[in-house]
Amino acid sequence: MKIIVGSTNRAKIIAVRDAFASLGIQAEVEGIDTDSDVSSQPFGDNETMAGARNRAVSAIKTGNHDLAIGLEGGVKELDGRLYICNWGALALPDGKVFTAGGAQIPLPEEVAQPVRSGKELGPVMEIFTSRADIRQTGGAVGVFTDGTVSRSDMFSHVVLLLAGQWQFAAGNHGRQGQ
Ligand SMILES: O=P(O)(O)OP(=O)(O)OP(=O)(O)OC[C@H]1O[C@@H](n2cnc3c(O)ncnc32)[C@H](O)[C@@H]1O
Ligand SMILES: [Mg+2]
Repeated sequence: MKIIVGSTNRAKIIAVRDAFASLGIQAEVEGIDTDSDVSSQPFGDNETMAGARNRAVSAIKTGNHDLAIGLEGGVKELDGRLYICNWGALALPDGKVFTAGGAQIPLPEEVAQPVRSGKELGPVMEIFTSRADIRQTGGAVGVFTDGTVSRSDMFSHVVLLLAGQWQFAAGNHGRQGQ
């Protein structure tokens, strides 16, 4: 099957490839830059989920794919801390959209402060780690879990939650209860 991802970020594309491969689904996965139609640093679950949905809906409109995946990283305030939050959406050519949330972990204050005052997490993480392009590799989640869960591992779990819902809706309940 043909899958389009609403991003050219490597971590997101690898996440989609890994998730479908682990389900035993043969997929040709391609990425395209789409507009998330939300801020480049989404704040809160609502805006982050909207970004994921907009990416998926926009990507499926390019035609010629069986499904589209949108993945979005954001931040949210919770219990006095700034958490990363992550959302995904799977869009079908018939207009159906499935959504799923991903991992959330708190950011250290040193990173949270500049993000609260308007900086994007990606560049702040590059300064914090002195490493370039962290958002395409392990990501903030990789750094603050000591490499235990990378950004693509984390998004891969979101994609499994999406693919599972899509299979359930299609009546393919072979894995139910496992
Ligand atoms: O090309 P796209 O798909 O936009 O990839 P992106 O890395 O910008 O991903 P998002 O737009 O979904 O992420 C929103 C913002 O949060 C940043 N971000 C989110 N999660 C991150 C992570 O784990 N590590 C570093 N930056 C992250 C990212 O750089 C953006 O500024
Ligand atoms: Mg972005």
